[in-house]
Amino acid sequence: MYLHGTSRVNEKGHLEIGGVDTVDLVEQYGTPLYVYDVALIRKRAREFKNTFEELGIKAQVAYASKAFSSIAIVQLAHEEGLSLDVVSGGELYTALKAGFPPNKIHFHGNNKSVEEITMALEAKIGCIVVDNFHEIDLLKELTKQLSQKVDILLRVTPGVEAHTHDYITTGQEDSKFGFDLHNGQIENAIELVLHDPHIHLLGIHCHIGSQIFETKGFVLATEKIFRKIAEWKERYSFTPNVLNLGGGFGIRYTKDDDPLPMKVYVEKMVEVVKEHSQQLNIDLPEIWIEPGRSLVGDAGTTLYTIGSQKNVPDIRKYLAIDGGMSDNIRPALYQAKYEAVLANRLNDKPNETVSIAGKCCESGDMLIWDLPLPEAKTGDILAVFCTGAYGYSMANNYNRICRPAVVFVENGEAKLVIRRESYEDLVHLDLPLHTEMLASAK
Ligand SMILES: Cc1ncc(COP(=O)(O)O)c(C=O)c1O
Ligand SMILES: N[C@@H](CCCC[NH3+])C(=O)O
Repeated sequence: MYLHGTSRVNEKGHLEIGGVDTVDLVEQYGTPLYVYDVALIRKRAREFKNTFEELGIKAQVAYASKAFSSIAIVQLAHEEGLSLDVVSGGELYTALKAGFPPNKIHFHGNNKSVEEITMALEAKIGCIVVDNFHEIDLLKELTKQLSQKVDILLRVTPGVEAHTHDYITTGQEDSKFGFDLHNGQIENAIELVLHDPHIHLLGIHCHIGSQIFETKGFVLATEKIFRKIAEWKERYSFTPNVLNLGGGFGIRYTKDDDPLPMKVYVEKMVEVVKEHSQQLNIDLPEIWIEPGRSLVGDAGTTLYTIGSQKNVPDIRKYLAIDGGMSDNIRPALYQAKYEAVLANRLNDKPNETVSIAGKCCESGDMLIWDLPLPEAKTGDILAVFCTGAYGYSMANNYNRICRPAVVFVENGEAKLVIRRESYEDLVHLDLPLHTEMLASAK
C-alpha cells in the first residue's frame, strides 16, 4: 500500500488524511467524497517556487486551474504565492470571485469568445495567452474599443511529441493549439502584434502535453524556440521577456509510474534557458510554468461506498461503488489507472482480486480493473488515490447523478469547500413544458 502526503493508518486501522479519519469524513459528508490533503498541495507548490528561488531565477508558477477549479483551491493557490492559469470565462469568474489578484491571472484557450476576452480585459488580468489569428483580430478590435493595453504571450506548437496519451499531447505539429513554430505562422503572428499600440508582446508560450515523465520533450521544445528567437532577434529586434514552458509534469498514479522530482524539471528548464540566452547574448527571460496535475493530483483521494457485487465465476468479481465515470471520467477516457484500498480496513491484507464498477449505465464505466483487496462487504469504504487532478473538474451529471462534495483536510480539521450537488440542483436549469404538471418532489 502506497501512502503518501499526510495519509497514514490510524489506531483504528482507518485511512487518515490531514489528521482526519476518512471514516468520520464519510459519516459527516457521505460518499462519493473528494478529499484534498492541503499540506501536500502546499508542499508541491513550495517545491516549484523554492527551486526557482534557489536558482535565483525570476519566475511565475501558475496553477493550471483546469485540473481542479473552485473558489477554495484558487484561494489556496494565492496563499501559496502562485499565479493562476484559467482557460474559460468560468474559470476566470471563479478566480475573480475567489478574490485572486487579476494581475496574476493568465488566460488560455483556443477559442476565446468576445465575451471572455472582454471579461479578461475589463478585469485587467495579467496576460492573455494568444492561440490563433482569429484571437489576434478580436484582441486588436477589443483593446482599441476599450482603449486598453494588454500583455500577451503567443502560444507556439513546437512539433514535439510528448510521450503520453494521444489525447493529452498538445505540442505536436498536428494539434488544435497555438501557432506552428516552423511554417511561418508564428512570424505572421509576431508581425501582427509587434507594433500594435494596444498589445504588448511579453513573450512566448509552449505546452507540450500532460503526464510527462522525462525532461527530454521540454529541452527539445525550448531548443527549438531558441533557434527561432535567434531569428526573431535579427529580424524584428524582438526577444521574449517571458518564456512560459507550460505544465505537464507527470505524477505517480500507480506503482508503474516513476515520476521525476519536480525540482528536476525546473532545474533542467533553467539550465537550458540560461545556456541558450547566454549563447544569444540576450537577457535571461522570466521563466513561467503552469503545472496543474503535479500540484493537486496526488493530494486528492476519492471515497466511495461499496454497494452491489457480481461474481462471474472463473472470470471476474465486480464491486460496484456509488460513483464512477460521473465523478472520474479518466479511466473511460484515457484508460487511466488508479490504486485503491478499503479505507475502513487498512490492516486487512488483500486476499482477492476484484474490479471496481461505477454506477453509470455504461459497460465502460469501470474505475479500476483487477484490484487486489481484502474481501469487501457492502458498506465498506473504497479510497481511490491520486484523483485530485481532472477528477472533480471533469465530473458530470451523466445519468443525472449528483456531483460529489469536496473537503479540504489539514492539521486535523476538515472544511467543506464544495457541497454535494442535490437533485434540486440537477433540475434548476430546467424549464417545464407544462407548469401545471410540476410535482413538488423532494
Ligand atoms: C496550456 C496548458 N497549460 C497547463 C496545463 C496543465 O497541465 P498539467 O495538469 O499536466 O500540469 C495544460 C494541460 O495539459 C495545458 O493545456
Ligand atoms: N484532462 C487530462 C489532461 C488534459 C490536460 C489539459 N490540457 C487528464 O486527465 O489527464
